[in-house]
Amino acid sequence: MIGTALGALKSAQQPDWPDPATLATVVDLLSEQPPLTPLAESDALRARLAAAARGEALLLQGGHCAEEFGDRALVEAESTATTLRQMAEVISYGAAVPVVPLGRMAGQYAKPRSKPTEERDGVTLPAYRGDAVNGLGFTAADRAADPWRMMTAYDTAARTLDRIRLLPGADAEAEVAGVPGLPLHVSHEALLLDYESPLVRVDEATGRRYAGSGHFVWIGERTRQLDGGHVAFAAQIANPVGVKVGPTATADELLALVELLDPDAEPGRLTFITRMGAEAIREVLPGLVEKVTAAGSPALWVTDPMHGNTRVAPGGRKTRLLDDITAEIRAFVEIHRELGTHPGGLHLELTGAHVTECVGGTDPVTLDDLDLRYTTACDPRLNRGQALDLAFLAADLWRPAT
Ligand SMILES: O=C[C@H](O)[C@H](O)COP(=O)(O)O
Ligand SMILES: C=C(OP(=O)(O)O)C(=O)O
Repeated sequence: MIGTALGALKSAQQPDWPDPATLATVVDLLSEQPPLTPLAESDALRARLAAAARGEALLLQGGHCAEEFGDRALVEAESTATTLRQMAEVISYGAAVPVVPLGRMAGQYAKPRSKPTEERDGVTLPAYRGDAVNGLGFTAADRAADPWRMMTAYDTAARTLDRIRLLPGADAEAEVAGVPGLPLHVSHEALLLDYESPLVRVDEATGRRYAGSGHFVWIGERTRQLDGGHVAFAAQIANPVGVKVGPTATADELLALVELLDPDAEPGRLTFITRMGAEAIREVLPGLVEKVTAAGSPALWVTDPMHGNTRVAPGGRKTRLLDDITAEIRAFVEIHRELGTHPGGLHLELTGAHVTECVGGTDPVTLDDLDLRYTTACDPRLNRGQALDLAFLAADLWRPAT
């Protein structure tokens, strides 16, 4: 297999697969599949991200927290893709800058969790880790990790890509010209190494290895250990890669990540996705950006204003307030402007469906509304209206001063 040699490293957040023989069978099967995304398309995305890293474009990355299997999720992926495209148009027109839309989709089937187990009414079961690992239902059978789910993830990703490529407006040429097309490019967290490694493919012409699971993959806040399997995985592939950066990150850690993931300082290769929280961002981000930039790294910086701003609502549901989200986006833009660096874009959890998971917006969702349509499998997402609110805010914030 091509993407091996990670076995000796410690990799956080991996499932306890019950049966090594079944796992080996599935891993072998995955290694025989065609890549989900053509390798050359990852290079094309990398070139667009290079423009963003140079300050000539913005990245708009968005989609579900946790994609699910099944037909309902396929339909929702279409409306999410359409919403992302509409947001890209709003920002691109409003701020007069090319926008690179990048779906958080066709691969977002595995989730890192804060705790390995979940307790309800005195019953403790393994935590839900995404449809590629186990089921959301709260029974022992649902929560058992099943390697065959990785095959279903592959098939569902392929079907999702087919659907979003067929949507009207999915025109690669339009995007090349700087007018946002549909998010033809897709991304997800490269969390589940038993899925990612067997999907690595080699470009025969160049000998370079690529993740075949998506155009762009990122390493999460919980798995960015410098000596861990996830960083080693990302170091061996040529795709553009991201790393989530939370409030405890240090400049030395980021400089070490730059050394491991982008030793040749190539714009477009590495994106830092900062998720500090509205309270911590002003304290933490300036020092990180300053030191990494001073070291000569051309990394693209984008803000994820979702993951540092999760709150628990009175009824116990996880939620996020539009006020916190907008405060973090504003602070991100201001900090970069003060430093003379480029605020490179947004990373959002959103859906095209009219869910009630985040609070606020011009057609406001209130705390009392949360139970109405709370359908996420993990974290709260912006609904279509809230996502468009943020697109108009971004158009304002990124509009060049006249
Ligand atoms: O999406 C991110 C993480 O998987 C999620 O925030 C973890 O949520 P938890 O704290 O409920 O495990
Ligand atoms: C888990 C995620 O975020 P983070 O790693 O930033 O917590 C995510 O984006 O799904």
